[in-house]
Amino acid sequence: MLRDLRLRDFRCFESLHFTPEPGLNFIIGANAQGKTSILEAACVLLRLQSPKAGSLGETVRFGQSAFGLDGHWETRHLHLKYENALKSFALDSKNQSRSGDYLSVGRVAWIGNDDLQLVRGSGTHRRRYLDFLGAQIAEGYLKTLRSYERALRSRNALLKDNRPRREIAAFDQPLVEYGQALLDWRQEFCRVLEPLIAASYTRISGGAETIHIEYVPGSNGDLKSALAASLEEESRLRSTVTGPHRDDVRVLLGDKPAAIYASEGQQRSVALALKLGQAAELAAATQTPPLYLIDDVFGELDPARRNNLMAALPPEAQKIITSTTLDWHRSEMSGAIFQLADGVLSRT
Ligand SMILES: Nc1ncnc2c1ncn2[C@@H]1O[C@H](COP(=O)(O)OP(=O)(O)OP(=O)(O)O)[C@@H](O)[C@H]1O
Repeated sequence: MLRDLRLRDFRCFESLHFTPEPGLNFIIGANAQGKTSILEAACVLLRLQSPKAGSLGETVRFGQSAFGLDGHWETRHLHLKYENALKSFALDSKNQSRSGDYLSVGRVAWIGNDDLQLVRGSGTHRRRYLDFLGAQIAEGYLKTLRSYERALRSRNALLKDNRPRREIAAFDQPLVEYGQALLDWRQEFCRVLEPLIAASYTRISGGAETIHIEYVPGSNGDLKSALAASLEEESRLRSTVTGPHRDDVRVLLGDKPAAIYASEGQQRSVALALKLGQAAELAAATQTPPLYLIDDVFGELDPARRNNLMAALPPEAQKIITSTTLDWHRSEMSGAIFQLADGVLSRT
C-alpha cells in the first residue's frame, strides 16, 4: 500500500503531504482544488507516467522548471524528479538507470470519468488501456512499445520524404520484430481480460446482457507479410498503414457494438467493467491488489451503480476516491476522509 506521498511543484501544489490509510480513503473538495492532481501524482510516482497528461512536462507547476515526488510503497522508498524534460528516479535512495526494478514496486488501477472514451472514443484510448496493463504485468512490454514507436516514427518520416525504398526497408526488421511481439501480447491480454470484464459488468450493471471484447489487430495475418503486402498503399499514403499502431479492441454488448447501441448508462457500466477487469488482471498477475485511484466517478453514477461499484472494489485493496461531496456516501461505510481546500489537505 501507499504509505505516504509528497508533492513539490506538481500541478497546482507548491508542496503537499498525504498519508493515506489502508482500505478506503476519500479526498473531498470543491472544483479545481487539486483532487485529481493528488491521484495523478500517486500514479506518476509509482508508474513514472501520467494517466492524463501526454507529457510529464504538463504537470510541472506553472512558472517552475521541475517537480519532485516522493513516497513509500510499503517499506520501499520511491523518489522521482522531473526537470527540463528529463526524469531521474531513485529506489531506496539509489538512483536507477533502468526502470525495471522501480516499476516492479507498486501497481495502479486508474478509474476516471474519461473512461467513457474507452467505449465511445477512437482506438487510441483502447490501445492505451492495453498498454497501461502491459507495462505493469509484462516484463519488457514498455521497452518493446517504445522501440516500436521509434522505428515507426523513423520509417514514417522517410515515407513522408519519399525516400528510396532501401532506406525505408532498414526499419522493416525492427518494426516487424517489436510489432509482432506487441500484437501477440495484446491478443493474449484481450483473451485473459474478457472473462474478468464480463464478470465485472454483471456486478456493476446487474443487467442480463453479456459483454464481449475482441482484439482487432492492426495487421492482417503476420506483420511481416502484411507489411510486404502494403508497400503500394503506404507509398501512396506516405505512412506505415499496418501494425499495432492500428490495433483496436471491439467492445460488444450482446452482439452489438457498445459504442453505437448501448445507452449512456450501459456505456458507463461497460467503461467501469473494462477498468475493473484490468484491475483484476493486475491483481492476478502480480498476486497483489493494485492501488485503486478513482477520480470523480461516483458523482456521475446513479445510486444503484454507485453501490454496485463500491461493492465490486476488493476490500483488501487500498482505494483513494475523489469527490466534490460525500452526500452519496452511506454513513455506515467506513473510510478515512480528507478535506482539500486552498492547497491544504486535512484529515477530518
Ligand atoms: N501545471 C500546472 N500548474 C499549476 N496549476 C495547474 C497545472 N495544471 C493544472 N493546474 C490547475 O490545477 C487546479 C487543480 O486541478 P485538478 O484537476 O487537480 O482539480 P480538482 O479538484 O480535481 O477539480 P475538479 O473537481 O473540477 O475535477 C486547476 O485549477 C488547474 O487549472
